Amino acid sequence: MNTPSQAQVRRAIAEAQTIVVKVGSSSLTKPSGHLDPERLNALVAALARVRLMGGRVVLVSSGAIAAGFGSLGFDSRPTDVADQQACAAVGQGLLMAQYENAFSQYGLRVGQILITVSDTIAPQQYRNVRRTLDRLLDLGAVPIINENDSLASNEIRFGDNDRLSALIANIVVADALVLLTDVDALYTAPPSEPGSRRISYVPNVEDALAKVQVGGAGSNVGTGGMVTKMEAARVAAVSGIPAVLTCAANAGPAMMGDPVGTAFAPINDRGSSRRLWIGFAAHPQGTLVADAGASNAVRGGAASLLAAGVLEVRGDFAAGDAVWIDDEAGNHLAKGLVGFDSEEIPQMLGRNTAQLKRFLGEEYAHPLVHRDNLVLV
Ligand SMILES: Nc1ncnc2c1ncn2[C@@H]1O[C@H](COP(=O)(O)OP(=O)(O)O)[C@@H](O)[C@H]1O
Ligand SMILES: N[C@@H](CCC(=O)OP(=O)(O)O)C(=O)O
Repeated sequence: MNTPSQAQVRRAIAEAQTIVVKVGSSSLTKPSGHLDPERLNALVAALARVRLMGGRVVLVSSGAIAAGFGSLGFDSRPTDVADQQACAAVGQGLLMAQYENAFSQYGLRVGQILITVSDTIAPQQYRNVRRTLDRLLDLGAVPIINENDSLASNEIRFGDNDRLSALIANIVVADALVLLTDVDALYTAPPSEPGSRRISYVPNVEDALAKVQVGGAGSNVGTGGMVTKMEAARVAAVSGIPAVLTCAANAGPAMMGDPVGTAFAPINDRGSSRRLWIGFAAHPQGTLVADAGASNAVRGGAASLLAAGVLEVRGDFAAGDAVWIDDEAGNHLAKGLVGFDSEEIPQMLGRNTAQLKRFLGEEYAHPLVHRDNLVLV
């Protein structure tokens, strides 16, 4: 794909039909652990404008913990997981009440969706998330998404909404991703460092990752800092989605395609959202070891993985789970969604389709991983 100019990327963002906007805690809350209604209302005004012009807007909003800790008597964002979960339970309600009120000024409805990591991994849940989001958008509502912090444990959580927003952009097949934070743009180094310069356009985020010095959160309430925002911009770019990063006060101009913040060009054409999801979100539960012929066929990009070309199955997984496809040397070739449970597979190995049908029955005469469910790594 040819690298687009900055003007082309900005225009694509301005013309986006479906847009995912992620806003960070520090843009919505005060350091005391309470909401900042003025700034939240200003953001909603910018989002409502896009929605009322016919755009489909999905908001990924942080801020539950940062909006809740003040009213529970904490002086600063707690570090204990149970305290964070309690603050999130309180803050999420306060956040949604404020969004509900602010969007209703424009005659718009909002719908809350709280997501855990497993919702983006298990195929059934992934389909549910997708269907609910699509229907909310079809009905003209603004979905507001956050991680379900009250139920997420430290071991299994996204932890930051930046990467979650890039996955959501894939799920809803967004045309643009807008990352709103407390700094006006990406800089060559953390803005507190003398000599750091603003970057207005990143044609290839993978190249930029090597050149830009990114640091952690800038506020006491933000998490992840620029590292996770760059990762979100990278996922968007390789998914074919243009992105812009700027401060929340610039939300309106950024969505209008004005030259604010940092624009990130897509570096691939759009893939199917299902494939992108397999590539980014699905955590492999096991491994299928392909022989030399099957490895070559998989590497070629257009072939399904047949039982005839598989030497070994490892791990304990169910049909529909993600698995690695490795070559004999142990290199990962691809990730795919497997069509059979792990205990069904050993009897299938080395058998061609006709033999599978004859010895095991019609229902086994299928690829272990269909090419539509497979992404090269
Ligand atoms: N290269 C960089 N360019 C811009 N900001 C950076 C950079 N490296 C680190 N940062 C820091 O990242 C912070 C934004 O991340 P974070 O605090 O997690 O915000 P949010 O709450 O919006 O997610 C900025 O305040 C800034 O201090
Ligand atoms: N889910 C958490 C926020 C996680 C997060 O990514 O925060 P931030 O870095 O402010 O975007 C919350 O609502 O408090």
